Amino acid sequence: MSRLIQDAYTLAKERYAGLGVDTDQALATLDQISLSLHCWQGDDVAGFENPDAELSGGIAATGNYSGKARNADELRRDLDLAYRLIPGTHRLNLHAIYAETGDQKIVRNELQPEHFASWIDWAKANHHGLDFNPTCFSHPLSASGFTLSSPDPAIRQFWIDHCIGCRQIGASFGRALDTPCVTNIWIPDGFKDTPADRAAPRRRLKESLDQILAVPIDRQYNLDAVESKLFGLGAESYTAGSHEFYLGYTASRNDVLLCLDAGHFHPTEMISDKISAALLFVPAVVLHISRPVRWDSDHVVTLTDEVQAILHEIIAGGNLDRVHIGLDFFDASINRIAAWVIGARNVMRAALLALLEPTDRLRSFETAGDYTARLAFQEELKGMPWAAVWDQFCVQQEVPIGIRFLDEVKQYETRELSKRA
Ligand SMILES: C[C@H](O)[C@H](O)[C@@H](O)C(=O)CO
Ligand SMILES: [Mn+2]
Repeated sequence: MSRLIQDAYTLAKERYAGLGVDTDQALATLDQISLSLHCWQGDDVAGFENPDAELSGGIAATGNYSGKARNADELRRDLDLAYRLIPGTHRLNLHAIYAETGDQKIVRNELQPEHFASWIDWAKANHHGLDFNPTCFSHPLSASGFTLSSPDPAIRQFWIDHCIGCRQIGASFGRALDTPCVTNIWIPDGFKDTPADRAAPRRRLKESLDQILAVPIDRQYNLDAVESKLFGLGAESYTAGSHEFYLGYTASRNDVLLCLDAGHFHPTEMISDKISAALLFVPAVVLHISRPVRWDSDHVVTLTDEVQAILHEIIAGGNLDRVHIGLDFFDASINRIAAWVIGARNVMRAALLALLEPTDRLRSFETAGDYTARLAFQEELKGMPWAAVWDQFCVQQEVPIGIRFLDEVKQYETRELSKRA
């Protein structure tokens, strides 16, 4: 088999060389790309604070596939397998509800770095950077539907303190792992029906963010990000943290990253077209790559035109150092480890497709006004033997080639997941 892979790669390399593309260089660059895998795919966004509590905040994980992680050790074991099946070295994106507090109940605004000590040890041992998120949902103080934009000052203060604490926890990750942690704030705040006052919650949200970010934290260790959303379940008519709100907020400050979630816009509105615009005005962009399907923003990532376009914007645009690529989906109807692996491998495959593009050539057609040649080449590229280059990457990275990753997932399911109640 490896002989066949090698032969196919040699032929592919020759074909791409004919277009002026160096496949070895493409693979070397692909090796440098690190995705931030979201921990919450592993347990349907339950966390360990109160795993039986209902998921709130206008998000939902549907399905009841067996074997979800019930504690941090199981989640880490599941992640270990996922990382072994995804080529490259990748990060983990944690949420505050994944703190390990033993028998103690720690309220969210009192969480400390020590409650994530095992995550840090594990990340260090396995060369994963860590990213982080305050959890502003699934909590009695978010039950009104409002957190940082709440009209109740006590509720607002609770979430402000939680977000400040999370930034400090993020900085502790960055210090321990020698790679800055992106701490991303997403809040569910919104109205089911038409608001009488659209401005007041946004004014309060701005004030809350200003207070959260007024606490100085070294950007060498922690980078702040904010994530918009068009609507959520039960917040269909209005969200305080809309795209325009956060685009304006991040552009006006220049020290906060803009998080674009592919599932948080109108169904035909694509984030791929927002990256080049946003990067002219904000220091960096964080992506939550997801797949929206009708009302749901969080299906497993497939190799869609949009995912290819997103990676194209990052790579052909020369923006790899200013875009933090994260994943965000939660599917409880299929094997959760396979969900991670399928989604992450697809993002890496889209990255490879972008790396195998003769960008300079396409741009010179465009500059010359030769849109015919541009289109002809773009379409021709779709039939190039990129899958042979991908297989070679998997060989180099010592991960299963093709569908073989599924055998390992199935074996693990029999050995481990099937024993979970
Ligand atoms: C669980 C996450 O905070 C969540 O997915 C957020 O990033 C989001 O996208 C909410 O719709
Ligand atoms: Mn998201």
